[in-house]
Amino acid sequence: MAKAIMIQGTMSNAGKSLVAAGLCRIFKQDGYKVAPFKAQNMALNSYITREGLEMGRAQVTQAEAAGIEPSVLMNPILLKPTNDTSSQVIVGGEVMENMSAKEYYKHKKELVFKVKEAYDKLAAQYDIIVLEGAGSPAEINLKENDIVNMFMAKMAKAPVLLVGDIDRGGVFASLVGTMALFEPEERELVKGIIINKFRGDLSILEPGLCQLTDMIHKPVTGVIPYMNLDIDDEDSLSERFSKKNTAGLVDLAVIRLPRISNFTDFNPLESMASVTVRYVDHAADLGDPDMILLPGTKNTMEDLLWMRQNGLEASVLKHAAKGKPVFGICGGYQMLGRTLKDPHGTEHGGQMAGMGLLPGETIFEKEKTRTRVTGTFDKVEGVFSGLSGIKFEGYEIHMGTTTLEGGNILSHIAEEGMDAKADGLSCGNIYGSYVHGIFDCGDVAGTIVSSLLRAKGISGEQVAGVDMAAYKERQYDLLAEGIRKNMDMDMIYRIIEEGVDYGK
Ligand SMILES: NC(=O)CC[C@H](N)C(=O)O
Repeated sequence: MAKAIMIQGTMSNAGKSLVAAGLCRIFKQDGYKVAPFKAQNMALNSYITREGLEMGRAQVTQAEAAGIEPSVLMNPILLKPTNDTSSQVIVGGEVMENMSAKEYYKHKKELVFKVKEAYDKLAAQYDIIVLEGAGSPAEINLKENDIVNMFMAKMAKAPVLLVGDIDRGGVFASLVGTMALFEPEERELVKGIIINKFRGDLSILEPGLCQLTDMIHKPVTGVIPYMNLDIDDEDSLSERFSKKNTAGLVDLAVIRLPRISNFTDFNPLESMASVTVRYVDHAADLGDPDMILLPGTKNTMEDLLWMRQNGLEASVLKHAAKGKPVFGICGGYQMLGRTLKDPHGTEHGGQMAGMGLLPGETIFEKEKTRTRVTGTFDKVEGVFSGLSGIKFEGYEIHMGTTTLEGGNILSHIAEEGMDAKADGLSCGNIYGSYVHGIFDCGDVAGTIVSSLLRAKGISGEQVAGVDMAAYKERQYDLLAEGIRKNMDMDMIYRIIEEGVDYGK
């Protein structure tokens, strides 16, 4: 049975996921078999495993850092908010149903069983499990239904490191306050404190750390500096959406839909030196990009309504009318079609017109499509004709199925061992595909950017895409290096070795 360590944070976005990913990397470098675990994620950024099961992206990143294949055991429950009151509940990688929070809590008993089963299976295979909590572990109104924070620490008998975010301010108050709200037995489980996202002079911080230790009687295991790394983070509070990029040669605008999903699709473009990717949620900020990208969304119809109301749909149509390219992925592709129908109320219910830029009709079904695919572009129209014949890989996650009503098929895709089927459309300079990760293969992003540069008359040369796998490996090493330098790793190993007394 594996030893365990758990990362909890005083609030969302304190940097738990990255600290956990960094520790996974360090343990791997030190020769341990390590795996990440988070009982429950609330996120719209998901991933399809080799077995065709769906899980949150944060544990995929951590698994990559740990050098292992992601498994749904690492994230047994995924909640994908469909609107403000309900979420699609995914258990063991498969859709259970859409539920409100109250309905969800009614299933707690069986969910606890699933969580325990997944954790035990995982722990049987590894030396160390790095667990991650969610949000704040001191939400006293929710504690009764907790299955992801202290509940999990107790189940796994995991010593807890509590992370505070100094960048957002109030770090001492949030640490002391969180400790005060714990039950005595929970307080016992906390074995160390991490101050995260520090910038400035450590000598000025140190007196505060001494006082903190006196107050809560827990050691500070590290002060981690603010690190400018390019690693997938959890979606809801992602800093990438507000990042002000310097202007690159190619300007890409991603419409920042309220229910945006799988925005990791755009990482390969974002990592190219000549490219600027901007996330836009106001028509006034759109400017005149070289291409508009419509991302995936958990609620295609509601997000299209949002664009219709705030003028972004009109801006996309104007951009398209000028002959400039628009590329939609999954929900973004569905929006570009003529009609959206939701007879079973899977998303918004009813029927509405799409943008009408591609000849397709989407119907939201009861069953989810969830597969990993390989594909080849057909004869592609317009500015991206250079994509024709290029191979790609990716995955599909959607409830909708789209019937093509003419136009040019974008590609053929196939699940392992299955026959190829048509996917997506290209019509003039409008493109749409169901495949997430379609830009990941070096040739695809490189060809898109070269085509855009050529269309602007800048260069006729082929720009190379970034090798995403090597790029990510380097980022994980830099993360591990930053953490190693600033955390007392001897103390961390001691904490892991000693474990906790709980339930003995
Ligand atoms: N990932 C997505 O963009 C999903 C699109 C849409 N909400 C569907 O389920 O069909």
